[in-house]
Amino acid sequence: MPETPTVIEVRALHKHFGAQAALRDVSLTVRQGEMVALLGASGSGKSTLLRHLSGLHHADAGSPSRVDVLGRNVQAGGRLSPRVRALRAEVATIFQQFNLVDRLPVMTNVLAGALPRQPLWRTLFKRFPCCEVQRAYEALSRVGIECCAWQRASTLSGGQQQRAAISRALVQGAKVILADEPIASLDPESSRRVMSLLADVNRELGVTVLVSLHQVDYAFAFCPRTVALRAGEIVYDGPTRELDAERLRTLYGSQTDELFAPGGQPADDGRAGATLRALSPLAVGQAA
Ligand SMILES: Nc1ncnc2c1ncn2[C@@H]1O[C@H](COP(=O)(O)OP(=O)(O)OP(=O)(O)O)[C@@H](O)[C@H]1O
Repeated sequence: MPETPTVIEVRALHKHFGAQAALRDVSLTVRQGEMVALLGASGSGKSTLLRHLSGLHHADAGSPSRVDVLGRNVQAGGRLSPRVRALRAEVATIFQQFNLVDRLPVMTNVLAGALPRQPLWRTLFKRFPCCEVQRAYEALSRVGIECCAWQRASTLSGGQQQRAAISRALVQGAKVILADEPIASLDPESSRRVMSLLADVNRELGVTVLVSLHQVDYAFAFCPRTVALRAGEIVYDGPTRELDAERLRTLYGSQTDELFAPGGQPADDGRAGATLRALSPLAVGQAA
């Protein structure tokens, strides 16, 4: 049987900010259709890694670093590929905040996902064909906020803004979603909803999702695989279900508490994320 294609390939990624090493020799392979959590305490390098994947950062000049996404080179040896803009049309990035242009309607923000497919005059005048508007409505319905389509983006709650960002990724037709702490500023219910939507998009549409998270509870509930970073190094890459509390303590020491949602301490069986696990689409598999 043929192997599932590789979607993200990172080799020997090194990044310094001044004297400080933010990523040290990071190598990672993500295959099509995976939903992977990038876990780590604050400052461990999650955002920096994601930004290298979309070409928003380049690695240390002269390093052996190489990043390929969807079979195309993003950067090598600290130099960005000239074709990185074209690649971004197929890769959606969802940030913790500032995903939307506040003063524009939600619909316009979501239609921004269709911009790469439009001729220049349409992008200048923000005139989109009916089929794109229809597509945007469907995407907004999928995430349950079609009623907000014509509101200004600034009037949405944090959770609704993240759902609009997911809609934009759907309109974009992204094959990969890179979500950088998409739930960091949300309440638990909104967090669960946003993670569920990402999981649905992954499962039903086959979109590969790499999502950075502070909290292992959500990784446990929604991501079969976790890549854990500490001080710029990958310290774990494997099934999330094998990340029990003891292992996390060994990996993170005094930073471990940061990795649990408030009140979300390890279960009696030592595994993390007890509360969310009960709500999780992965719960059945993990209980086995
Ligand atoms: N633009 C920058 N200039 C200087 N240092 C930076 C820059 N971006 C990141 N760093 C440093 O690189 C390290 C990794 O930061 P990064 O933001 O990737 O971590 P993180 O795991 O995403 O943290 P958080 O969860 O707090 O967002 C940190 O020590 C940070 O201070």
